[in-house]
Amino acid sequence: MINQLVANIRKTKAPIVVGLDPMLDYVPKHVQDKAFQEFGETLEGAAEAIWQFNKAIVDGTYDLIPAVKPQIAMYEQFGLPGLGAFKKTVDYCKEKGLVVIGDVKRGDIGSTSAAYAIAHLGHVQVGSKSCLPFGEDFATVNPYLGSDGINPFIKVCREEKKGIFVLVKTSNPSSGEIQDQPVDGRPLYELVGEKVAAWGDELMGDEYSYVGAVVGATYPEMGKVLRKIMPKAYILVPGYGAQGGKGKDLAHFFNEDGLGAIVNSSRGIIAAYKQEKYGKYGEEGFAEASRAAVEDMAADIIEALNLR
Ligand SMILES: O=c1ccn([C@@H]2O[C@H](COP(=O)(O)O)[C@@H](O)[C@H]2O)c(=O)[nH]1
Repeated sequence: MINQLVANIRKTKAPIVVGLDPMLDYVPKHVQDKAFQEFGETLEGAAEAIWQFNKAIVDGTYDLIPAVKPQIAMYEQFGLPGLGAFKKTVDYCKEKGLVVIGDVKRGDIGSTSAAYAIAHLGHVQVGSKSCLPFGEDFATVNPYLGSDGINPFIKVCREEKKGIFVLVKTSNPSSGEIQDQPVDGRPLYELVGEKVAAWGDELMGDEYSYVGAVVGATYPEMGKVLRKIMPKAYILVPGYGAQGGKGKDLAHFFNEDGLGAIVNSSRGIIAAYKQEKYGKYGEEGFAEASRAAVEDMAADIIEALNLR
């Protein structure tokens, strides 16, 4: 899948990920009304609304982008129907040729991590049948439990040719409370970056490793250091747009080959129609507004790469 991700990025010339984080508040009223007429103001109604919203955004953007990143929390809040919408979204995006990064942030003791890895990247054996649970291409993984939590994911990645993005330096304001703490005189995120590089050496694709890293756009200097520590790791970069990250901050997350990083924006794309800049599209044109926001984001990042 890392090879597919690189191929999709080369084809679209857009190292970006659309984050499918559908809060009900972002779903235009006409989409909500239709879903509620059919299913009532229920979890099923909410799940239908977010699925229809996602489908329209994917239809409006899939030819411009290499990948999507559905954030599972946004679906889990609607219980089992919400998880159904997550699965429908994953399947639909894959039908459209997109690489799907499940932002699930899993990781536990070994036996439990093994089940998480199967749930999101693998197949589960049911009697004589091998069944596909959620079927994403990549999953985000929390490294706090160390190799016990990561190795089961690496095993499934090897079997299924899937990948992971390990949280190294997250984009949120308080990430430094733990991730920046010095260990032997160096910040913890650097040590985690070294672990990612070592885990990744065991599982290489053609150019990049199946083991990538999450590093926030909001910490560009740290991104520069981490790029050097993990030269073969793809970096998934959240924090662009709504959290303040800009294209000009991101050039050092990329390698000299123009590859090596993929930048996520969720609210900035899926709720673009609410921004003044894209106001002309109105609620009815929400998917066109998302398309315009994708085009602007891709241009912003390509410009930053060309300027360095
Ligand atoms: O360090 C991290 C890791 C993950 N995220 C996730 O990315 C998106 C960001 O959404 P925006 O609307 O573009 O801010 C969201 O799903 C987060 O859970 C992150 O922001 N930072």
